[in-house]
Amino acid sequence: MDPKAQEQIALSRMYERLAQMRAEAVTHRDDARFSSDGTPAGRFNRDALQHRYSQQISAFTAAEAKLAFGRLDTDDGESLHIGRMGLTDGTTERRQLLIDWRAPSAAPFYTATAMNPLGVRRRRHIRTKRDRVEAVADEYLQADAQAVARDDLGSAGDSALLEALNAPRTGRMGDIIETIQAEQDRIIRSDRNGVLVVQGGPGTGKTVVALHRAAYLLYTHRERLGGHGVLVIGPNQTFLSYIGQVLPNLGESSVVLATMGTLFPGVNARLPEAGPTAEIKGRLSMSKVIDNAVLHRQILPKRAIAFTYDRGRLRLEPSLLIKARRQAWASRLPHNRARQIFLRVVLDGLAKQVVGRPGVKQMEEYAGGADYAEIRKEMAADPAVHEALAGLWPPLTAPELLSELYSSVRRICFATPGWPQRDRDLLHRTEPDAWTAADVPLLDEAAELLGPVGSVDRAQVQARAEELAFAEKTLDAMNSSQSAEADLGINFTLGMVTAEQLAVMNEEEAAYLSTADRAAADREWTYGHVIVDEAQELSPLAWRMVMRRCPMRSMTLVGDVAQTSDAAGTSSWAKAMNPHVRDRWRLEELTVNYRTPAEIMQVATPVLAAIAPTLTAPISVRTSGFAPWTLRVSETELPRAIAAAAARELQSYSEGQLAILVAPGQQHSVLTAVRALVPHASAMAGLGHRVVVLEVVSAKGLEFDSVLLIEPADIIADLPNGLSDLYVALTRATQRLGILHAQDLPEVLATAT
Ligand SMILES: Nc1ncnc2c1ncn2[C@@H]1O[C@H](COP(=O)(O)OP(=O)(O)OP(=O)(O)O)[C@@H](O)[C@H]1O
Repeated sequence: MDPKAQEQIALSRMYERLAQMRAEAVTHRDDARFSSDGTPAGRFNRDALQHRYSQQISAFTAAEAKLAFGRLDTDDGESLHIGRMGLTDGTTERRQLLIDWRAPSAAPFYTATAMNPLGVRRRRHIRTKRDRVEAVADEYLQADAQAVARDDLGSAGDSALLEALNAPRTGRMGDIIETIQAEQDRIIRSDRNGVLVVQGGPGTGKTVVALHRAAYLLYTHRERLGGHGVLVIGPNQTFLSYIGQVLPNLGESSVVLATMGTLFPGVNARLPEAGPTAEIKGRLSMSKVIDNAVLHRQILPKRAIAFTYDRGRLRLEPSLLIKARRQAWASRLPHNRARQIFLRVVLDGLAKQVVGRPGVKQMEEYAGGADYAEIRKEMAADPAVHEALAGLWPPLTAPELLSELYSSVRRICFATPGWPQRDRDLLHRTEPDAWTAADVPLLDEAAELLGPVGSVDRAQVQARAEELAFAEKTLDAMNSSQSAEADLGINFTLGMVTAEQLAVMNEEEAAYLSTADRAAADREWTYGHVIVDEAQELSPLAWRMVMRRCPMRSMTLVGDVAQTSDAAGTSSWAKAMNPHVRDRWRLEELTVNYRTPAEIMQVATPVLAAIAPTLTAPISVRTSGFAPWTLRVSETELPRAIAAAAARELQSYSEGQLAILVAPGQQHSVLTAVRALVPHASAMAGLGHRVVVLEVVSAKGLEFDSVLLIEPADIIADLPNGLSDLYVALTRATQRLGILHAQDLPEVLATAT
C-alpha cells in the first residue's frame, strides 16, 4: 500500500482514540462536579478530580494539533509510531497506537544514524495537518539498504529541520519534538541527578533543550517530580512570555516560571540596578553583611533600663540582657524564633526580681510555688514591660531588615566593617524598598537568618499532624484510582500534591491549587528540579538563593559565558559553580547554531573573539541568502533613516517580526522616530508585535526574523560587558541584519562593511 495511505489509516485510528479519551475525560469532569458530599474532604476531592480531568482535557487539546510525527521500523519487524503522547487502543490487549516522544523506545528516532542504527531499519517522518497526512519521507539506516528512499519532503530529517528554522517567527517559542538533534537529545535525556551545565553559543537551542528536558524529566520521574514541581528561571518577564507556552503545549503544568526578581514571594523587583551596585550586591560576602545587619538588631543597651511595672519598680540589668542573648544565640535558631528564648529569659529574670523582693505584699500569692511562668505571662501582657522591651531584639521581616539597612548610614557602617566608603555609599539609598533584582538574593538571605515572624504553638503542631495523616489516606485512594491512566502512558496527576500540601488545603478548605501555584507562593518550597536559563547572568549570591530551592542539587543550568551582561554575572562556569557544589557538576556543550544564518555569524564571530578568544563560535546550520548591510548617516539624519529602514524591511516580507535594537536610554527616542513611518511599532516584544524597539538587554534569549542594530558604538560604550551585549544583539536574527550608525563602527565590526 502507498505509505501515505497506510499512515493515514494509522493516524485516523489515533485521532479516533484521542476523541474517545477526551469524551470520557469530559464526562468524568462533569460527573465530578456533583461528587461532593458537602464535607471539606468531599469538596477537596471534588476539586481535585475536576482539576485532574481538566488537566487531561488540556493535554489532549495540546496534543491534538500534531499528534504523531514519526515512525520507527526495527530489525525485528516491530513498528512504532511516535508522537506527543502515548496512546493504547482501549481494548483489553492495550495495543500501543502511539509512543510518547519521551519514552525510551522513542529515543532512536532522534539518535539512530546509518553508522549506528540502534536496531532501526527505517525512520519515517510524517508531516500532518491535524488529522490528515500530508507527506511521508523515509530514511533507511541499514548499511545494505538504500540510503534514502522515497521522499516527498526533500531529504527527510534535514528538510523538516530547515523548514522549522526558516519559518517566520511569531513572538512565541514553539516545541521541537519532531526535529530534536542528537547532541540535544543527549542533554534532554541526561540523568536527573546532579548539576548539569550546558554551555552553548547563541541559537544552539539551550533554551528549547532545557524546556524539553523539563518535559522529559516530568514524564520519566512523574511521581518524584510531579509533587515538587520544576522551577524554570529566566532573565526577564518578556522572555518568560516568549517561552511560556512550550511546556503547556507539551502537556506539562507542574512548572513554575520565574525571574530572579520574582523569586521572593510578595516582592516583584523590576527596577534596574546600576552595574557597580549590582556587582557589590551579588558578592558572596554580602551574606556576612546581612548577618551583621541582623546582629546589629541584637545589640543591647550598656546601661540598666529602669521602669515602673504594675507591682513595683523593676530594672533590666545589662547582665540579664547579656545572659538572655547568650541563651538565644546558643539555640542557633533564626532571629525571630530565638527572640522567644530571649524574651523568656528576660521575663524570667524580671519575675525573679518580683518574687525575690522581700516584703512585697502583693507577691505572697506566688510564695511557695514561685510560679514564674504565671508571672512571666502577666508581665508579657503588661504595657510598661512592653515599652521597656521595645527595640530589644525586635521581630523583623526580611524587607524591613533590608530597607532599614539601606536607609541608614549608621547601620550600613556597622554591617560593612573594613569596606571602602565608596562601596558603602552604593548600598545607601533614599527609596529603601524600591526593590531591584539584585536585592532579591539579599532578601532571601535575610529571610533565612530571620525566620518567620510569629510562633507556632503545640496545639497547632498537633492539629497539623492530624491533617497530614488524613491527607495521606486521601492521596492513597486517589493514586490507586489512577492506575488505568498510568497504563495509557498519560500518567497525569500522580504526585501532583504531597500529603503536606493536601493537609494545608484541607485545613483552609481551600479551592484546589496546583503544585505550581503552591510552590510559587512558598519561599521555602524545594523543587524536584531547577532549570536556569541565561545562567551566566546570576551573581554568586543569586546562586546561593537558587541552591536553597533545590537541596537535592538536581539542576540544569544553560547559558553562554560570552553573552554575560550583568556586572555580577560570570565569565567562567567553574567560578560560578565551585563555591556551591565544588567540582560536582558536569558540562555539556552545544555547538550548532540553529538560529543565526552563516552570513550573520561571519559578522558576529570577531566580536566573540574579542570577548573570549578561547571560545569557538557555533556553526550555523544554514545560510539565509541575505547579506548583512550597514548604513552610515549623519547624527541628525539617523532617526529618519531608522524609520525608513524599518518601513522598507516590513515591506519586504509579509510575516515575521522585526526588532530594532538600541543602546541603554535610546528606546524612547528611537521608538518615537520609528512611529512616524510605522505607527504600530511597539516597545514590548511578544505575540502579534511585528515591529519592536528594544534595548539589547531586553532582547536576551529572544529572536526575530530581521534585526536593525542601531549605533553599535553606544552599545559597547560605558557598559562593563558592552561587547557581550553587541554579540547578543548581532545574533538575534533568523534571516536579516542591518546596522545603522552615525559614529564610527567599532573595530570588531570591520567584517560587516
Ligand atoms: N532541533 C531543533 N529543531 C528545530 N528548531 C530548533 C532546534 N534547536 C533549536 N531550534 C530553534 O533555534 C532557535 C534558537 O534556540 P534557543 O533560543 O533555544 O537557543 P539559545 O541557545 O537559547 O540561544 P541564545 O543563547 O542566543 O538565547 C529557536 O527558534 C529554536 O526553536
